[in-house]
Amino acid sequence: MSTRTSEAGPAQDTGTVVCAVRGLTKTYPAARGRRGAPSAPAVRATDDVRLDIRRGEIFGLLGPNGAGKSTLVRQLTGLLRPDAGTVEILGHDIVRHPDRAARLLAYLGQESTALDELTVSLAAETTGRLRGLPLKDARAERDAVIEELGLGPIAARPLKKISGGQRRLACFAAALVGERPLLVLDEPTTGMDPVARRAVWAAVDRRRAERGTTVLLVTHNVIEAETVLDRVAVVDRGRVIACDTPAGLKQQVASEVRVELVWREAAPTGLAEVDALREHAVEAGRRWSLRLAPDEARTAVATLTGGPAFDHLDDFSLATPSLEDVYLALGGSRSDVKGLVKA
Ligand SMILES: Nc1ncnc2c1ncn2[C@@H]1O[C@H](COP(=O)(O)OP(=O)(O)OP(=O)(O)O)[C@@H](O)[C@H]1O
Repeated sequence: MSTRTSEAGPAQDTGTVVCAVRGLTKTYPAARGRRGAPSAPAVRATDDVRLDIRRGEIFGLLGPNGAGKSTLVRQLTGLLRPDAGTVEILGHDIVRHPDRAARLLAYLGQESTALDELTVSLAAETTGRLRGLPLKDARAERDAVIEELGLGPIAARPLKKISGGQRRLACFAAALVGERPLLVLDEPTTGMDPVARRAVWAAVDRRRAERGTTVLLVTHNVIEAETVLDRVAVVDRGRVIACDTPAGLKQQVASEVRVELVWREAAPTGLAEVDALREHAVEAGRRWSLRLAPDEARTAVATLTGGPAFDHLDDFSLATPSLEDVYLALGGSRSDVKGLVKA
């Protein structure tokens, strides 16, 4: 699944907002330390968060440990009451009526011990029954999802007796039974091998394409985020510090290209084109690293490879910024990113 196909996904309807969040704020109170243990200060885990997630979109929350992603998701899913702000999912006020969330969304949290005693097959069937499916339908959906995710060989085994990655996939399977229009997935592919990951993203994409399912995904994995997400909100210290498509974020934050030059021996200083680059270069032995605007990088490489400097070059590379570069840049200079919030 590529970002491009995701962005142009047929089921994505830019007009319909499935989940609207306004001013969402939550402070965990300070805890007094007992018996000489240090006390913990109050933590503002979400701070005036505003988001609009649209129908058929795969929307990501990206941010470092402790940024407030899980707290935000737990408020969206009706599991945690915010101090202030509103959450509206498909027209329902989830802060006032948290009980309605279960009918509107499927939530796969980080911990899923509740199903541990059940077999893979029974976990899927039970979830369907809890969501109100008649037995026959719950079983039919169970069988379909087990087949779809390749869980057949372990379907009869209890969750507590399969591997971590298999358990994650089984819980994901259960979350899909008794379809909901919004899927909220907190780090769904943690611990999974590439085959299982691919099965998860294929299942997500299929539901989005066929049914317009909307997906809210919490992730640390910037590389995965880059390939599967339509839009991403970068969360840091409880605030959304940037929100855009992965491509848009990359464009806005890291408009430079990294040029790496490795000389055969010493750099051929004295050549005008080499001397001109030297002032931008970070030198480490035979290696020069430069951050240049795309046009400058293209010109530099063309000049170096088309002239006498070429004979002195051992290797060179041009790298476009990744979402990881953006993520690091955002985390490193919070004051630079205020203008990035688009949603
Ligand atoms: N029950 C709690 N009581 C007090 N503080 C909490 C509680 N849960 C989380 N926090 C604090 O709130 C902040 C946000 O935590 P949260 O779990 O939402 O972050 P996260 O982005 O999901 O992190 P991770 O990526 O590690 O899962 C952190 O500083 C955390 O220590």
